[in-house]
Amino acid sequence: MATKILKQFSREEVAKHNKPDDLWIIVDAKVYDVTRFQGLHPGGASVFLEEGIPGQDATEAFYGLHRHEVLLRPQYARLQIGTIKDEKSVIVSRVPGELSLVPYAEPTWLTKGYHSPYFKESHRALQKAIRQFTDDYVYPDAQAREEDGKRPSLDVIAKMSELNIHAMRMGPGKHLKGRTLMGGIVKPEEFDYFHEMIITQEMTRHGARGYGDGLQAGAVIGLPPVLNFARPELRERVVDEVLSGKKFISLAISEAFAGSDVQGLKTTAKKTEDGKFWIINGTKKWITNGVFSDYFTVGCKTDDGFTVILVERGDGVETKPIKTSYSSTAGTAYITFENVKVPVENTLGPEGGGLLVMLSNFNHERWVMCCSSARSQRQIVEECLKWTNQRKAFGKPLNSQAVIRSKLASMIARVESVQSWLETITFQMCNMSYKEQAQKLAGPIGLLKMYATRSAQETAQDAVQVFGGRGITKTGMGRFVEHYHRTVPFDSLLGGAEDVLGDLGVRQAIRQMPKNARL
Ligand code: HEM
Repeated sequence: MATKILKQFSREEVAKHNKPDDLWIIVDAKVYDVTRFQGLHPGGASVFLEEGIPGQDATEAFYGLHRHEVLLRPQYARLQIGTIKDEKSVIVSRVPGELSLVPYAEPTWLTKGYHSPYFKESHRALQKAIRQFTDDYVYPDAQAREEDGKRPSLDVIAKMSELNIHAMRMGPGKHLKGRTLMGGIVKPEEFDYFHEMIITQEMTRHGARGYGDGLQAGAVIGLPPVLNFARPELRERVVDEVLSGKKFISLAISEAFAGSDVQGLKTTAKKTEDGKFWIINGTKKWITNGVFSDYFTVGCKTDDGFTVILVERGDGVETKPIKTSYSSTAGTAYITFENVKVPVENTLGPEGGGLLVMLSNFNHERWVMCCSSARSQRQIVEECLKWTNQRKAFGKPLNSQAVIRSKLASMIARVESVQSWLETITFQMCNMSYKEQAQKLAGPIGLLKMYATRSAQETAQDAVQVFGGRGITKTGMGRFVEHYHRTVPFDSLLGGAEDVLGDLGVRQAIRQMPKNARL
């Protein structure tokens, strides 16, 4: 296609095109002919005839009402006929892969001129690569799928497999051995929890919460029990299929009858007389990715207590979508198991020892959620900093109001404290065995998750106040804030409700109180 040649105009020339049948405007030193577009404009035709708009510089009016991305859409970009002579556009989109220059839009370790004791060269290289990957492939797919509600595209899943991103999202460990990570940027033996944190945080930047869960969240929580507790043949087959993106897995614990109360679950597994199979009956609710999963890591009541069993989709397994407040992209399911026959070799961990299998999974799951919560809050801080800078009210930018600055101060303080605490805990994880982590970090991670998701909800509420009506509107200026405010409760419930986790942290502290401590 031939590139359109853009002419250069003086501001005086543009000013002559100021009538409904010949209507030009200037936005950021670019000249747009909106004569034919005015009747199609979603904001109506009349706005183009308001004082100071026809033939004039409408930059301020435009950015008070539209996101910059509007001008990049092909149908609107082609309205541009020229530029203003001797002037340059100053408003630029962030180049895919690059860092934002908005203060607090990046964590301190990624902010120019600041330092961190935790991040080495391989962390920085991985961050660059995964940001580019997210901007190029994940973000466009996330926005499109969030819109149409379909599951994440299989070609994104396949690309993630090629780079071994699914494997890295399981954390450091033997499963990385022999794999080329992100094209060789990180060696499997040097991969640590900071690398994993980077992957989770960067991939959260697509700003689509349902899609985020759709993109293999089921594997992040459902595969570790297979990785750590399955018999070798089963482990090799299932781990390989899931990490190569060919098959999908879900963690199926919660039920309509019981959520956090694992002991109250009703799904049963009974042995056949010959002792070779389990027969599973029951239901599971809110199972992430369940709609399209091939495997289910299922918590069951057995004669000797609670047992975790890997169930393959087949006869007697049925999954139905549940409508939640985020998109169906996540594949959230209600599952029924009716006389499902499963070989006893599919038992994960000891029979009756399911609680241990689950508990060993929780810390990692919750820590992953802290990583994503910290990053998604930060995006809302960036949205608010930009909006309050470009939006004028009472003749001045919104950020000239002290009440607005006070909200921004609280948002910044919250996100910075969550990230700093997260980095401290991540450093502990890097220096502790898995067993030590279970002993020493369950409490701190529970408290951090409680704090992170409370902060997230306060920030969501503040952001809606700052954006006003736009904060409750699904399209336009406030679309990310609306989405965030609607979906933020997911973080506060999944992986353990806030109060339960806070209590866990305090109970652990009480257990560790020295006997001789007195005021
Ligand atoms: C090339 C120039 C323009 C284009 C391509 C354009 C395009 C759009 C689009 C796509 C929307 C729908 C909402 C969104 O996606 O953000 C919209 C809404 C709107 N536009 Fe424009 N617009 C232009 C210029 C202007 C100007 C100069 C004004 C004001 C003087 C204006 C006033 C509005 C208003 C009031 C709305 C409704 C906003 C809302 O619902 O919050 N537009 N415009």
